[in-house]
Amino acid sequence: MAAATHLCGIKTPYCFSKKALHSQSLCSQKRLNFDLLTESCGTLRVSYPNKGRGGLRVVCDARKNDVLVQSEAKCQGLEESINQLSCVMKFGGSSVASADRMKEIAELILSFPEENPVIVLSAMGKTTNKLIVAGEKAASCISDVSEIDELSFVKELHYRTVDELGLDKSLITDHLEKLERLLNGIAVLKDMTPRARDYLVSFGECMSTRIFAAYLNKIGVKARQYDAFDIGFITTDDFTNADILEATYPAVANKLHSDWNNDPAIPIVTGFLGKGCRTCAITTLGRGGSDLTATTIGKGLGLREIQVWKDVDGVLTCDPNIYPGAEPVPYLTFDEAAELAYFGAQVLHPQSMRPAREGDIPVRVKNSYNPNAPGTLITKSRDMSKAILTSIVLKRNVTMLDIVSTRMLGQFGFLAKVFSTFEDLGISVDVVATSEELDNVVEELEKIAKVNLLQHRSIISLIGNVQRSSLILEKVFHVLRTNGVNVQMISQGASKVNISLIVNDSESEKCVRALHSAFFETDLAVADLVNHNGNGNGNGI
Ligand SMILES: Nc1ncnc2c1ncn2[C@@H]1O[C@H](COP(=O)(O)OP(=O)(O)O)[C@@H](O)[C@H]1O
Ligand SMILES: N[C@@H](CC(=O)OP(=O)(O)O)C(=O)O
Repeated sequence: MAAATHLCGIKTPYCFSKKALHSQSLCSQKRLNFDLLTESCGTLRVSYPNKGRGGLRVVCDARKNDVLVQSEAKCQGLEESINQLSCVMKFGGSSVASADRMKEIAELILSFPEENPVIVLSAMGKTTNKLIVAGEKAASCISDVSEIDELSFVKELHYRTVDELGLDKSLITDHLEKLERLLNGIAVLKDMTPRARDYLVSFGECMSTRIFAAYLNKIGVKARQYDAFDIGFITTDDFTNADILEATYPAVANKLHSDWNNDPAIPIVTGFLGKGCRTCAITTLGRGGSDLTATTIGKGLGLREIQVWKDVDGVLTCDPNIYPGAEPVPYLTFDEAAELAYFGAQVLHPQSMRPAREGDIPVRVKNSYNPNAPGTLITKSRDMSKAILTSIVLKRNVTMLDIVSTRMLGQFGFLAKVFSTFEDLGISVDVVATSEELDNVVEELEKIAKVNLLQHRSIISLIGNVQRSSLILEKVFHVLRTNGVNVQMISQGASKVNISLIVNDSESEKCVRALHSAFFETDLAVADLVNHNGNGNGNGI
């Protein structure tokens, strides 16, 4: 294969012959001086002199005498691609829940020697929840915060982890002391403001990243810890649910690139955290926000891939807590994943797909407990020809407002007034509002309409190929009728990937299980595919 002419704009996987790789003409043409080090087990390692760790991994195909280059540079040319930061790997709370888990994660990272990853970590499992409860207890009527069980849990977990990893306690002592002082402050004020809550939970990510970076350094892998709020993660000042501002992308890219170029060390970045643009205080990106940190870094640095490592084999056909037999979904589009996350699938942060979609960077959802499982690959587009239903998502405890105009049917501007009421009160129509907010909405809307407030409802979202909506709905209604469930509202989004149904909370889990069985498990599901696609391959469901 004529490789040399294609070197600029190289795309993976890229093939060129072993002979060509050896040939001086290829190397000199691109001013590269490959130093072929070892050739074993079909993997030929190539180092790129003068640029430190890493290099280009090439895999030889002995049969074809070809070499598959597994590094990617979109347009910069091969030289620049070789040693730049290559991907993001985000590990969630369950992946870093203990010293043993941190050791496994370190091994996992090292099992990709061809990658120069940016690592994003969440707080150690359970830490965020414990910190929130500790704050709530401090704000109630505790006189001595050192008696709060959740504080003791957090201290014990982190000291034990440091100890088991053979690290120095001093690594986290300052943070744990500050944490206790903060809880004392909350106890004095008898109030935990959203701002104090964000500062409180930030201790989780600040400590997990320090511990992990220190462990990597201890085992001889150069790593550098970063607090996201110090490297350019600029957000709105919406504490507990802040939005990332555009200025974040260049700021984070500059900081991480320049540190890497000056002195390469694996960056270990706190997930979930940012800095408010006006207050300069620590903010958080909403629960599960480390996914968003990872995709923001992926876009900002223009990386090859974003990996989010979880405790499940990828995005599943439904929540495994509702139905343990849920299966991994091999491929999703950004639109499908965004819709799934927005409508409540805990596996991805609702906003996390936006940067990945904007930067067109593939996201891979993998299982850190089972790294060999293929996981889910999320990209801009996929073959939808066989797709019917991809995943079923449940959002519980939703309030439905039934609004009927008191004036003549079709009265001009009625809907505009309804939505401006929500806008004025700052309520997102798809998000569950607190009852206090709802009282205000109802009071306002009753000036122009008859309002019926229906609580304890669930949204079941069917993510899939809405081009096949008749087929999907035919089956849905058959299943629900068989189970004696009445659908109270149905909506088909313009997004073409989602059909939503509203049912009572009390019936919702039963519905999800029945729908899952009908679409993903039974012979009927396969028979439908055979009828509609002319083959029985279940992959497309
Ligand atoms: N459709 C789904 N696919 C996969 N996991 C799901 C789904 N719906 C809910 N979950 C839950 O999401 C969890 C993973 O998300 P999360 O706990 O936020 O991961 P992490 O903390 O590792 O980032 C799973 O353990 C699973 O219980
Ligand atoms: N620790 C934060 C942020 C986060 O993303 O966590 P996880 O990746 O474990 O869902 C939370 O619990 O919300």
